[in-house]
Amino acid sequence: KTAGEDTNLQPSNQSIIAIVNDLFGAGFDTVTTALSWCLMYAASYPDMQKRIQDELDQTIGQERRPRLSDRGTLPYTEAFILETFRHSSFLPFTIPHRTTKATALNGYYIPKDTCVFVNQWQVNHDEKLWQDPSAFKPERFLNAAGTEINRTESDKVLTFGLGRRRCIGESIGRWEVFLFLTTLLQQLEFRLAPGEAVDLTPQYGLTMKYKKCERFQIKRRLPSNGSL
Ligand code: HEM
Repeated sequence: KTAGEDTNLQPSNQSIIAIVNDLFGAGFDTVTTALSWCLMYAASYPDMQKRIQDELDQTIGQERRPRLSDRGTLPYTEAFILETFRHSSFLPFTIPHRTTKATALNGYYIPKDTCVFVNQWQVNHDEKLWQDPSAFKPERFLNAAGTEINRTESDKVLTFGLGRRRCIGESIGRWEVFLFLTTLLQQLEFRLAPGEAVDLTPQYGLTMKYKKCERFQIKRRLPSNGSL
């Protein structure tokens, strides 16, 4: 609230319902689509899935579940998630916005009331920014020793929009993807089912899904301890 406005003003029930609807609407399909791409890449590149599982076994072990505080200790897993965001670019465009006044950006004049949005897919596949952008290579985000994320590279990935209206759920979204993916891959191995016709072509939409994969073959990695 700016000075002078009533800071104790209670939002109406209708506003609260609309806000909660927005949060669920914006936070559900995004996170589930991100996870389904993560699992698809993990099943399509078994060597990468194995490397994540080795990292999980060595860092967390098999006795306890992954926690949010483990996130900074799993560089390959983090690099894999970043490469999933970049390569799939499953949210190809940001939400459309409208200029409230005439403005200039990078030498371009943009009149008032123009619809503007960011083409995230283009930025994530720009040959001037990325080496071999069509290849799925989590290592591009790691230092030479493979022990740390290269922040200059990771900051180039565009997934949550830009500027004042960028995603407000970015932190929780990243945490959710990390926690679900590590929990699943610690316990389970995902494979493409033999003879399964898979087509990773993204289907255009607000969030893009891959075109075809009916099922994965899933195997338990660890002996059951009854808590899964
Ligand atoms: C991997 C998960 C997610 C991705 C990739 C994602 C991506 C985005 C993108 C690209 C935008 C549009 C930004 C723009 O127009 O510049 C956005 C907006 C938004 N997101 Fe997310 N999001 C994710 C998760 C979430 C979660 C978990 C929540 C809520 C808990 C959330 C709430 C919102 C809201 C409320 C907006 C509208 C913000 C505004 O207009 O000011 N998002 N998100």
